[in-house]
Amino acid sequence: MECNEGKLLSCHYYPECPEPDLAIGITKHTDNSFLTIVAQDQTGGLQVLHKNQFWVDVEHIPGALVVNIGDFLQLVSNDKFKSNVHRVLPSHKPRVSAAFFFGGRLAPLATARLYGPIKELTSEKKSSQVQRSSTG
Ligand SMILES: O=C(O)CCC(=O)C(=O)O
Ligand SMILES: [Fe+2]
Repeated sequence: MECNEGKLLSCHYYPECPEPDLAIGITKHTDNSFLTIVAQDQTGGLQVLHKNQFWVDVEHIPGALVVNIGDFLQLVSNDKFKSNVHRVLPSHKPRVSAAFFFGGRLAPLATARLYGPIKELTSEKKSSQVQRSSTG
């Protein structure tokens, strides 16, 4: 389903910030990928929103990579896997990270494909809910 055809490596450099309390590194967002793999240095600052209530630090573990579920996986899994909201806080120390996005094929709008939940991952209960809501 072309979920690894659009690949993008995004390398981030966050300069040291004299007043981290007054700034933001990357504002809260979800990734529009299928999966994102992130390598971060030991500075810290990456946070994930837990239960839509509070931010949890994603600590640096030497040799470990962070894997984020993206919007595309949420869509095709019919919400079984949730795209996580995350952000990056600035720090007094500079920070480096590399995010590798796996997404669908990049195509001009006219030739772009429409995607929806994979039938095999759609439970009967859930599809009947969808049916009910679509018929009002
Ligand atoms: O710098 C990070 O750790 C995360 C970057 C990020 O969330 C993104 O590029 O979408
Ligand atoms: Fe992100």
